[in-house]
Amino acid sequence: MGKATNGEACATEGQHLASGREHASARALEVRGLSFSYPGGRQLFDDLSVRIEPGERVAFIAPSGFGKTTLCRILAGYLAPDEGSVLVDGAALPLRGVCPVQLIGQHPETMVDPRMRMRAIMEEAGPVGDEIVQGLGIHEAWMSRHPHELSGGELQRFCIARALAANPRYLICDETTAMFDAVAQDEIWRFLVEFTQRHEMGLVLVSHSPSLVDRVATRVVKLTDLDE
Ligand SMILES: Nc1ncnc2c1ncn2[C@@H]1O[C@H](COP(=O)(O)OP(=O)(O)OP(=O)(O)O)[C@@H](O)[C@H]1O
Repeated sequence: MGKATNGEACATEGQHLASGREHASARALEVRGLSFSYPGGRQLFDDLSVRIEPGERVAFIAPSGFGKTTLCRILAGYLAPDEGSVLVDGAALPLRGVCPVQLIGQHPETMVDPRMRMRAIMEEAGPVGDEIVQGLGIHEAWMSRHPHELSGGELQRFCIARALAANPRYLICDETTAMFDAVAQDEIWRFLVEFTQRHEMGLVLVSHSPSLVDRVATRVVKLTDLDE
């Protein structure tokens, strides 16, 4: 996913993270009238609309294969809808500059350039404060390594740090902590909930763990109820 183009908006991972840290304060992340199917595939969404307010933590619930990951990728501008739009504070996702919607997926190895060292990867969007580094338990000794010299969980901590450093208005967490043990998962979510609350960031959560959803989400959206 890291280097893949992603449709009409926020066209590459680089553009997701490049330059500007400033966006107008967003009042909602919305998808309106979304229809989408992969080429040759069945229709995943037909006129789906959903809205996430700043500061909300919304869990998307649906059966496996329904399209949760696809919806996350559309919200973050990696895939363009066939019909409908994604709006942040009433405006389309920007074509250039930093994307106000940052996606942290389940497979961090697909989100990084394997030739880069971890500090450079983490700082793709700009400097990363000690609060984020410490809050995510990132060790100084990992900074000079390449991605293949870290565990999946260690690499994921860098991907989370990089997304937060982009100063997004909305964070999309698609099975972001599935590779962590219970203690590490708890540590990461404790930090993410506190950080997003303090920065009034909206958060979308996709997880197959009901206890995680219970703990983190302020609202649960059953996608099956929206897409009828
Ligand atoms: N790049 C792709 N090209 C074609 N079909 C795809 C592609 N990615 C996903 N699909 C299909 O789209 C459907 C939705 O996939 P998606 O990964 O969004 O579902 P999901 O709800 O996140 O599933 P899970 O809970 O199992 O992770 C699936 O049937 C899948 O096979």
